[in-house]
Amino acid sequence: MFTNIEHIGIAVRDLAASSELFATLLNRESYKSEEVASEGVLTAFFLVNQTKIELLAATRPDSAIATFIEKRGEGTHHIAFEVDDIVAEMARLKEAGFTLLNEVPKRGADNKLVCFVHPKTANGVLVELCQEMKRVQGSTSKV
Ligand SMILES: CC[C@H](C(=O)O)C(=O)SCCNC(=O)CCNC(=O)[C@H](O)C(C)(C)COP(=O)(O)OP(=O)(O)OC[C@H]1O[C@@H](n2cnc3c(N)ncnc32)[C@H](O)[C@@H]1OP(=O)(O)O
Ligand SMILES: [Co+2]
Repeated sequence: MFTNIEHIGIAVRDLAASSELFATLLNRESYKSEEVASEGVLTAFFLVNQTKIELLAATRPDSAIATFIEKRGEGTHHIAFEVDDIVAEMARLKEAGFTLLNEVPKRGADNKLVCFVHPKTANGVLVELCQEMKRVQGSTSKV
């Protein structure tokens, strides 16, 4: 089930400058910055009540964020929804005809397992599914 808008992803060229801008805009500091090497991104997160803003800068020229900014400039990149069972939701969406961009959940930022839905099958919106990874005895285990 989709339970919450987990975050809104915003593609930026300069993470430090954009973090300063969003800290002023939101009147709060970013609560964490995290690199996701597999995606070639460096992120900064802000919390606004239960929803987060995820600023994303490219760490590699071949990352999805670099390609996005090259083609479309900076701006809103994706909407991430929190789900309670990412495997079940992926199967449901696939069955419903959505194109998934990864066949199995992959490790995202902020201790999540994630999956992306192709924007061409979601009304032009890049959708991300996120499920919190459970911690077992201090280590992170898959769901
Ligand atoms: C996981 C870490 C972190 C987290 O929250 O945990 C992240 O969120 S990482 C975020 C960055 N990673 C990703 O976005 C992975 C999924 N994205 C992709 O696989 C690609 O970006 C893809 C397939 C969406 C687009 O690939 P590419 O840009 O190479 O293809 P095209 O330029 O040909 O685009 C195809 C078609 O889609 C439209 N498009 C592309 N990006 C977006 C977007 N962000 N929102 C909406 N639409 C998008 C693009 O305009 C093309 O449409 P067309 O009508 O043909 O022009
Ligand atoms: Co995201």
